[in-house]
Amino acid sequence: MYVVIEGIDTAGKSTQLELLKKNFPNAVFTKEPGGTLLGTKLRVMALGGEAKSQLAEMFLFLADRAEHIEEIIKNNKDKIIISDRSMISGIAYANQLNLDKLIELNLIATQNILPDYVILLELTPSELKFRLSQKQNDSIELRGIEYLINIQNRMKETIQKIGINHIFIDASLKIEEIEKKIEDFINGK
Ligand SMILES: Nc1ncnc2c1ncn2[C@@H]1O[C@H](COP(=O)(O)OP(=O)(O)OP(=O)(O)O)[C@@H](O)[C@H]1O
Ligand SMILES: Cc1cn([C@H]2C[C@H](O)[C@@H](COP(=O)(O)O)O2)c(=O)[nH]c1=O
Repeated sequence: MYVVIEGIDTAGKSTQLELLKKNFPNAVFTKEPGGTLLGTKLRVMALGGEAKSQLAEMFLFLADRAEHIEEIIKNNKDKIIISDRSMISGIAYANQLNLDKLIELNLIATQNILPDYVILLELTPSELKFRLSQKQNDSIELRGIEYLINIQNRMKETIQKIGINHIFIDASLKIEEIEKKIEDFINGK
């Protein structure tokens, strides 16, 4: 079972993943970008803001995704895999191409493998503004509130368009409330 936690920067993914590690001790935890050896190098390049071309940046993430599917997802298909981000981020953040083309490119990278379940943590603009103000921002976060809220809308649109089993959770709820909703969803309650 391949489960992904999605959400724009600061939505609370890492916070929930730490709790999931306690609640699902036998699961395989992974992430994009950077879940493989090659991916750690691609992550530094992609997030360092080195690429002048947005297309080049997108292909760095796609290369990371292709390696991640081959090395982590296919090799653990009999286990519960819980991933921090997935092709949903890949499609939503690469907003310079149309959705159909991006889905096609991402399905090439994933060898047509889709997540079984997607959990999207959804932020309001004001909560996003507050959370970004509390940390040092990387090159993508520096693009600002409007950019990231637009990405969040594209994430929702992508999940619905592909038709993956999903839950959208208000990221401003208490940490324990979100934890309970995620656990119930994964356990099919
Ligand atoms: N439910 C919550 N209510 C209030 N604050 C929260 C909640 N969940 C997480 N936070 C806080 O928001 C900040 C971002 O959380 P976290 O690092 O888990 O997000 P993230 O989605 O992993 O971010 P990124 O994608 O940027 O790595 C942290 O300071 C965290 O303590
Ligand atoms: C998978 C993926 C990610 N991104 C962006 C989203 C974030 O700004 C960073 C990843 O940082 P995190 O701390 O690991 O969440 O990269 C992207 O632009 N495209 C992608 O495909």
